[in-house]
Amino acid sequence: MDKLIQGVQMVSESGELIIGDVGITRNVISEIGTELDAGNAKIINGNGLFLSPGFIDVHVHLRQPGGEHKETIESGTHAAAKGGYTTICPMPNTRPVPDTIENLTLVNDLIAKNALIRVLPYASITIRQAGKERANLAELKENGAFAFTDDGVGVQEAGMMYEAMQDAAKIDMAVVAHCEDNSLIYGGALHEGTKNKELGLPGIPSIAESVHIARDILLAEAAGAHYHVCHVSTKESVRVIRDGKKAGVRVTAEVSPHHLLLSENDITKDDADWKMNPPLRGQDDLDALRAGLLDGTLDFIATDHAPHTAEEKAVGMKTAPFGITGLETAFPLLYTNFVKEGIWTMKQLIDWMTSKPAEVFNLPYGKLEVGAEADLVLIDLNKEQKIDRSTFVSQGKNTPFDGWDCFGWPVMTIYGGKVVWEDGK
Ligand SMILES: NC(=O)N[C@@H](CC(=O)O)C(=O)O
Ligand SMILES: [Zn+2]
Ligand SMILES: [Zn+2]
Repeated sequence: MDKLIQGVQMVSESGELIIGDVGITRNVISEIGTELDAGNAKIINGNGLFLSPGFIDVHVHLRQPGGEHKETIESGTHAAAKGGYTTICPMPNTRPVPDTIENLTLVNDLIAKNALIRVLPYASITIRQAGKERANLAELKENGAFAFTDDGVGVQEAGMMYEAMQDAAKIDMAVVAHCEDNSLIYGGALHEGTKNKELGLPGIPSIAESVHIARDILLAEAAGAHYHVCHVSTKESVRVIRDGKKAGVRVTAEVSPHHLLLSENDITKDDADWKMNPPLRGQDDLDALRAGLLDGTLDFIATDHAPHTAEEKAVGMKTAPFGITGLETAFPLLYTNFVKEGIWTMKQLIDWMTSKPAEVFNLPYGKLEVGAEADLVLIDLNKEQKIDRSTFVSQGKNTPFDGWDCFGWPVMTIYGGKVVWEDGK
């Protein structure tokens, strides 16, 4: 044994909170028990701390290559490690887009050189994410693509989506969709509801998202593909996904912390740190997302970490780019506002950030068990601190949560048996 985490709180398989020790040998969890013999192992004092499998986020934007002024693989994985994540999947809306072997290899090489944790990159569905020409999905799979998506834009043509799903089904890979019909956006900057009218800004109707999801569920059924929906934001989307699951379609879905915590009513002024795609919707949408997560319609939580520079965000809601950061705030926000409030159990939150995304994408991570990869995060549930964007290690400081008082801050992240981030170091 190389490391022994002693006297730490964990969630058992049945959901109870238990106290125990966890031994790590090289990159693997080698023992779990009580009063384990340390031998020569380095002791990590887990007293008063909570231990979780390292978090998994299948939806992040690391911006490199091409967007290094917003984020890099190094700064983004640093932010992820600080947030307790050990596996993240970056979206392909970079320049170049990973749409060929050559372009995906470029991304893989950058990851090998710069990543602090496991980074499993998406490849695109279409060349340059332009929606016109299908990428060679089989070739991209062979070269390490995690799954396929054109996140950032919707695939506009049903025929293109259908053929991509047929290709993906043949190689048992998921098609992951940003659902947005461009003919229904109307130049919108926030939800078509009450706030956009108050602020005199164009709105994005809910149907821009839900229509695509309904279409794609029928396409996935016909193609026999695994179809995964990104950042679900409307009650109609939840309904059609629920119906799709009931009908036996292989549809899965994610929801973001901000869509679970905020609605358009929380926006008080024209401030682009509150601008993201999809936008914050109505209170009834927020309620439907929470219910959908609880009943399994929505499978897990993903942040959609989308860093932009302060200059880009300073120009107001109408023209600033969409997106907010998420990796450094997700757990404290969700723990404080759902678990501490008695709305979710700790097991539910941990599962939605670890084992559930792993199950959906067949990843062998996200479980605290003997033989598993030693990807772990130690969390101080009693540590109370305000979210302060100036302390973010992400280059992106764009968050609507600045100043929120939170408990449950990660203090140490272990990836493959190695400490990759420690509070204060
Ligand atoms: N979510 C966002 O608001 N922005 C994302 C794109 C995306 O996820 O669609 C980005 O790349 O900035
Ligand atoms: Zn998207
Ligand atoms: Zn995204």
